[in-house]
Amino acid sequence: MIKFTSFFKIIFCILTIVFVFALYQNWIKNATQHLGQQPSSYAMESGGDARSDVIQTLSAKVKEVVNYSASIMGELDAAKDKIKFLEQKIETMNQRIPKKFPTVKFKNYRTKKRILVTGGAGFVGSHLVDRLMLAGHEVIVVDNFFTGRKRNVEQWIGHANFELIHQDIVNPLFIEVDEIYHLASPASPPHYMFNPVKTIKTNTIGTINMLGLAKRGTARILIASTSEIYGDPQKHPQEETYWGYVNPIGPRACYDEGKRVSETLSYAYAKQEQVDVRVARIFNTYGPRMHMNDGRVVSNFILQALQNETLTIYGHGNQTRSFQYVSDLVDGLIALMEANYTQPVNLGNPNEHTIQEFAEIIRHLVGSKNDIKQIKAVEDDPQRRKPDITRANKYLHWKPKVSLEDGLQKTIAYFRDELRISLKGQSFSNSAWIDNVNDRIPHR
Ligand SMILES: O=c1ccn([C@@H]2O[C@H](COP(=O)(O)OP(=O)(O)O[C@H]3OC[C@@H](O)[C@H](O)[C@H]3O)[C@@H](O)[C@H]2O)c(=O)[nH]1
Repeated sequence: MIKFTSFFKIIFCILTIVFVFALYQNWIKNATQHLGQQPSSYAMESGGDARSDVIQTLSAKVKEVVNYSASIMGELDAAKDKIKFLEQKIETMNQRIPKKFPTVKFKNYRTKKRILVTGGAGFVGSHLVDRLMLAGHEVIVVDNFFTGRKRNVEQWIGHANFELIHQDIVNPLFIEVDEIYHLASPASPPHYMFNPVKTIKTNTIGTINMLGLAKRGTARILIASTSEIYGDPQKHPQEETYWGYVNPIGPRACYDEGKRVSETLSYAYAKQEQVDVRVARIFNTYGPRMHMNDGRVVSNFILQALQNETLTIYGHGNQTRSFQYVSDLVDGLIALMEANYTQPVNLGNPNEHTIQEFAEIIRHLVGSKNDIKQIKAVEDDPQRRKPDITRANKYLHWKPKVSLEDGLQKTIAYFRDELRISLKGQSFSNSAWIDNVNDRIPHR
């Protein structure tokens, strides 16, 4: 089938030929008339064959017209390419911008809250934002996009209940809200070690700014603390009354101590300024929307297994972790914010595995037969970690619901898609990135 543009080209060529022919006819006619009227003078002036002059001029004109048509054709081709490119762009944008927002619950002015989520475009933050938006609240996200991504919250951009502010919380923010979920901080070891001073500033100055905001607006504030405040724990499992065992000058200190100060600040503001605080000690969490370059064990192992690469264990692999799925954590954060309980609460899944076992589980679920190899251990790597969740159970009636297998299946499916997307565009080498991280984090 002839395409419209090819058809157009043919018509254009025919018209050009007809036009040239008509021009030629007209020229000959005029020239003959001219010759007929003044044959002798014309012949004398030209000093040669007048007809051949006319033909020469005519062929020059024809050349001009042909060149002109060729340049028009070139421009047409370029325009066609540009239209194709723009059509593809519109198609991609149409796929990414939802035609319709997810349905949110209706809340009246008494029950609807204005909620600020710092770090709301990050992995955990964006899942929390989804839940709060679906519940019908007004949500304001503040993120500096160091590890967060607009893509994580794009489903809400343009919604009347949603606002996205690009700001670093190290700089003060002046808004009025009812609740603050303060999640802003890099959480993956390679990310928080990347710029330790910045990590400390975020967790100290950033937390002071948020506590100040809570104080001025009498908002309730939930601080995202971490299992890392227990350091390399001497007590197992870790209950909230355990004070921890942290190296204050080690490579992890910027995060561990930063979060410890964050907790200290929260209770100082609670005591001195009557700020209504909640403190969640978050244990290892995984799930969709983790960054491809996250660098934590779940994303590293899954990406290695999916790309037929060797799974790399830092150290002997006997160190343990207990992994919770992100939706369980979000349930816990909301339950804690709503509860009438102000002491720190562990939020984690007590299902404990060695890292060696964990590598084998992931390899099995991905269905790969890659090797698992041990490389140098990282400095100050906590050797055992498992939350005691008695407190969360008692005061929040919370316990994790998602099994490791179900959670990992969902996460593997997510990373499979991410790989497909990234391989379509720009190539992504996780192994190269992991090598880079291995060089950056201090090994023993
Ligand atoms: O590729 C890898 C990555 C990590 N690991 C090991 O796997 C274990 C878990 O490491 P991760 O980097 O996932 O996370 P960590 O437990 O060290 O820190 C995490 O703790 C709890 C949270 O608050 C934070 O998200 C994060 O700091 C460590 O022993 C680490 O050495 C590997 O063996 N291979």
